[in-house]
Amino acid sequence: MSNLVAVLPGDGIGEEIIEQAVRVLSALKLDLQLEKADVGGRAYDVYGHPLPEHTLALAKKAKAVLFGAVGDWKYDTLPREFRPEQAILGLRKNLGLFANLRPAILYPQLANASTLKPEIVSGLDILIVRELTGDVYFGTPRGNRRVEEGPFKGEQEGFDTMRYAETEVRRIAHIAFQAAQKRQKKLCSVDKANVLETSQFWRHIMLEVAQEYPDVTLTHMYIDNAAMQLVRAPKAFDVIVTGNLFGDILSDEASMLTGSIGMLPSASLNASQQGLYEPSHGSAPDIAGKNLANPLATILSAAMMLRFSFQNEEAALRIEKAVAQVLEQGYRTPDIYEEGTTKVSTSEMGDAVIATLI
Ligand SMILES: NC(=O)c1ccc[n+]([C@@H]2O[C@H](COP(=O)([O-])OP(=O)(O)OC[C@H]3O[C@@H](n4cnc5c(N)ncnc54)[C@H](O)[C@@H]3O)[C@@H](O)[C@H]2O)c1
Ligand SMILES: CC(C)[C@H](C(=O)O)[C@@H](O)C(=O)O
Ligand SMILES: [Mg+2]
Repeated sequence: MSNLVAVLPGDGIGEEIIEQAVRVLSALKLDLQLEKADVGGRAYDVYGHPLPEHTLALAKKAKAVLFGAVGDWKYDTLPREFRPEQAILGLRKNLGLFANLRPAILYPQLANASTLKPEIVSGLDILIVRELTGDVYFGTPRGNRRVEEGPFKGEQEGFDTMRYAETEVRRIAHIAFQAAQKRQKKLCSVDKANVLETSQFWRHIMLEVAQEYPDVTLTHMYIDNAAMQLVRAPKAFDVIVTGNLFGDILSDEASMLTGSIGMLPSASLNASQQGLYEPSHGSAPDIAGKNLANPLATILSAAMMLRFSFQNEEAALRIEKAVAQVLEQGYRTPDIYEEGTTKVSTSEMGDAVIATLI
């Protein structure tokens, strides 16, 4: 259905932050049909599975999915296939959401909220393009087995497989080059080609695709160096393209450049404009249910949804401007609070964004 949005709050702070994003969308009075369903630990409790059939069916028929977060420590001992995190992985895989865009933008008002010196981060605007349906996350074989030879013969071992097929690298490369074309035309591909076969192959394909984008400058960096450069001189980056695992780690690192992980939105797109939109952070069980979480990453994810899945640039910009304005007005959830600003709760931050919108 062309205006259907599947709303999946999930666990922990999921419900609180999604509520604010839904209120913001409602305030815009758009022609959207929002339908809610259970996912994650909460769905496991009720239906015995973190991604029940009806939730997956809803997500598949929707134009977009607005996702909160999944996971809680109480599910840590479940078999892997029943862990709440399998819900988000299952949605990504089933919907073919291979392109994860995680923009890390420092709002000028938050220059002091970052743990880095203001001069290092002020004006920061980078985009991490993370491949989302391949790599060691989904590679097979994986599991547990008896070691057959070598010094650990006879012991049990756990193992995963890191792998990328050509199509997987090629299509994320195109997304990243095209994103760079619309920005500063600088693309840094992050890998571990000094050690890993998978990365050597990744680099080879990146170089091939680069020939189709002569206007974009492609560089390569090893993941360990990239992790260091990202805190040393983050503004040297424009677009970063990387695999699933490295992208997961780098995007959490990048979030701290923006002041808080509560500020980093994300869009996960497939080849047919369908998208899942979620904050880059998790379910934050340590602050769940306390009205403390920063809802801005989720509200900004809703803006990305309007831009990418509904081609409504105007509404997306309205939300983004409202967020900038509430920060200008001095409203801060505890994670970005500093002296001289006004500390607000999750719902009060939602109120402030809505008040600014209308
Ligand atoms: N996409 C997802 O659903 C997703 C993403 C990451 C982690 N997780 C899951 O979430 C659970 C908790 O993981 P974690 O603690 O490693 O990571 P996390 O991102 O949930 O939390 C890390 C830290 O950041 C804080 N934080 C996160 N979001 C915040 C927000 N909006 N406002 C203020 N502070 C915020 C938390 O309080 C915590 O101190 C785990 O079960 C993990 O698997 C889910
Ligand atoms: C919850 C987990 C499976 C997920 C990931 O590793 O991709 C999360 O960390 C993220 O960044 O969205
Ligand atoms: Mg992560």
